[in-house]
Amino acid sequence: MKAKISGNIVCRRVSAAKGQWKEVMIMKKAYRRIFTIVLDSFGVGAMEDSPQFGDVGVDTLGHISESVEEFKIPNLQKLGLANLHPIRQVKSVEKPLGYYGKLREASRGKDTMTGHWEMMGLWTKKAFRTFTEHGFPPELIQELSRRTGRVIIGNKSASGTQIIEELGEEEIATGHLIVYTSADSVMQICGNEETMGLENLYRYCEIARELTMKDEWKVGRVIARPYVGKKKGEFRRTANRHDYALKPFGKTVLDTLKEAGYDVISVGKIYDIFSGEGITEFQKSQSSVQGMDQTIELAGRDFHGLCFVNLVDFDVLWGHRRDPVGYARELERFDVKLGELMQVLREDDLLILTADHGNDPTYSGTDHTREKVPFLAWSPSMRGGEKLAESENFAVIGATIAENFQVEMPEGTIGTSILNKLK
Ligand SMILES: O=P(O)(O)O[C@H]1O[C@H](CO)[C@@H](O)[C@H]1O
Ligand SMILES: [Mn+2]
Ligand SMILES: [Mn+2]
Repeated sequence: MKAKISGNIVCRRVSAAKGQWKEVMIMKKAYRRIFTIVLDSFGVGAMEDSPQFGDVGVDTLGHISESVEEFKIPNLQKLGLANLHPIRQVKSVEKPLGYYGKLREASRGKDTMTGHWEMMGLWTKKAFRTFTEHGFPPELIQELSRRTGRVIIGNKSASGTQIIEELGEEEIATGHLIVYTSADSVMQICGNEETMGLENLYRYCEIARELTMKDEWKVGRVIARPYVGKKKGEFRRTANRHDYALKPFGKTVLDTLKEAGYDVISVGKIYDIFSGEGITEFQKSQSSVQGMDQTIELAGRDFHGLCFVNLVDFDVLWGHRRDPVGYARELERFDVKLGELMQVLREDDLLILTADHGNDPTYSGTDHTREKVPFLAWSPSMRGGEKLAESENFAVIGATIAENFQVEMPEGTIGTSILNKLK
């Protein structure tokens, strides 16, 4: 059966009597609102090329389920998550409510920006530079030190919570500046809120952002990492983290939606990830549960367009910290909120759940893992769903959104819409 869509009319070829085909026109109602929720780092198994990224046999969802006794995610189950990927404690369902499939990442990378940008059509062919092996080059460090007036310490690849344990007391005593990186293209700068002050930390990060705009030093993000506490064992990072990201390297679906007059509402980190480009309104979140509450509240409001949500706790609190039990509990909390959201969504709403990369909490190290991500789509207007073919990129999401709202995919972007598959 073939279908072409133009405007809201679907032209479908159906088989008629005597082996003939006839074309029928069906009115397809466009969704008025699309909620796209990114469960940050919720991978569903290794990509074929994962070993090239140092990731062998990684599987965020699978290994979480193997690490816990109980795992209650009834709403994700109803949407078909256990049909998509076997889960020890959760049975697959005979009639999933929604459509489910896996998305592969076309871009060279496994970081947040690459993943989200690809969802909205951008194919990152050349990976952002990383500084994992030797830290940042001495010339950059000297320049940062000169401009901030502080000695730089750390300058290596590290886990954010471990490095403040290691160097926090030194920073407080001497006023030195802790700089570290990871397998992502990031320069992270720590600052004790009580002794350095947030304003100073943000100022240093702005300087770092300026310096790292240079081609050979270009990092995807500079991140301010404020923390509180006076001594080892007491240090705790605060929610005043701030990301200074590069702007997307091309136009995304968010831009075309905004230009066409639709609402593009960001919840959580989306605004930072796109440097505000293509966003009409934003709300930051203190936690993933709060992010879901904000989304539920937005669902009670009338808007026309996209609500794009990032829930980062899965990644920051559990994935990077290699805590599969914590990750499972976060998924359970999410599932409760998902149930509440599903209750308030309307017939002409579409919900898409996905992820931006993996972060297998049982894998070695503390970095992201190169994985496929889930795609779950549901609307109260659907009468059951089915399995979708694996998609070769995340941009299927942006393309589907663009087609729904009848806006162009910007030039140079990738992605094929599957709107006509969602019935
Ligand atoms: O170990 P922490 O500081 O949480 O850092 C993690 O957070 C960064 C940004 O999400 C990642 O690049 C990873 O390094
Ligand atoms: Mn991420
Ligand atoms: Mn991360």
